Amino acid sequence: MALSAYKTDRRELRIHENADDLSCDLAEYIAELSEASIKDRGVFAIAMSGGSLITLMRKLCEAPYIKTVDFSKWYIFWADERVVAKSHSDSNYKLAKDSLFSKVPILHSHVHSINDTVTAEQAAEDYEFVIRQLVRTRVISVSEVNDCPKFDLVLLGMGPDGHVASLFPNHSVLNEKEQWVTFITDSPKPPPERITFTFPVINSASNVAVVVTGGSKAEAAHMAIDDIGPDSPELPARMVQPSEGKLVWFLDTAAASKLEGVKLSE
Ligand SMILES: O=C(O)[C@H](O)[C@@H](O)[C@H](O)[C@H](O)COP(=O)(O)O
Repeated sequence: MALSAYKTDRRELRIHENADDLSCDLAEYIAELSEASIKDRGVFAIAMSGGSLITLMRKLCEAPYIKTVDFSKWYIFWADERVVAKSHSDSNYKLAKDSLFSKVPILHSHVHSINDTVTAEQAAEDYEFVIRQLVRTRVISVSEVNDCPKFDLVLLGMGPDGHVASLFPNHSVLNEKEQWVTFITDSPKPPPERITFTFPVINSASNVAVVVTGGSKAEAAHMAIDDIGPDSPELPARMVQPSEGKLVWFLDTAAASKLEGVKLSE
């Protein structure tokens, strides 16, 4: 289905000619993981970012997925969220609710949005507390390597500067090892206050997908994916390296245009 697909044991690149093809493949990928996880654990714990990723997930609301996916077993989390009211147009929760959750039979009690009535610091603390409770009850499984939550799937977008979730280049939170969820108040991408999963949590997931479209992200995709040697900068997207799980990059041809060794003309 992908125009080009490159696969190693732990990492896969799926490159598509356009956003529509990418959307179809993304829906198929998520539906397959959902089925496998529900069969294995009875639930599907999925964490997502904001931005264009949410629009690219739109095919999940259509046939066949609207009928074949057991959305009642889904538990939804945010890999990062802007600290604004849930009704605000900047809210990742609002974006996902308006374009996805209001259209599929997800249970309201399974949707874990942040506390939007407190400071960013408190919201991060509260969110980590919620995740700890759900790890205890095994809604989210746990990594045997580091006791971190092991989400069935973490879905990320990437900015032109190579940020993922709300983990921006050169920020001290890139090296956070203890906390599962942290906060920033100086995001270079507005709005400034955000909470975000830390790398130990992202990299403990069973599956991580990074979904990237557009030529403005081609250079960052090259820096994140290609083997650029030991002097490579500490690019957040390059730090997405699941310790045991699988990583899939979904790219359109524009975003993949600077990747080495990728032939896009066939
Ligand atoms: O809330 C956010 O801003 C995000 O979660 C952020 O990490 C986003 O996913 C990327 O900036 C890509 O966004 P676009 O795909 O819209 O460019």
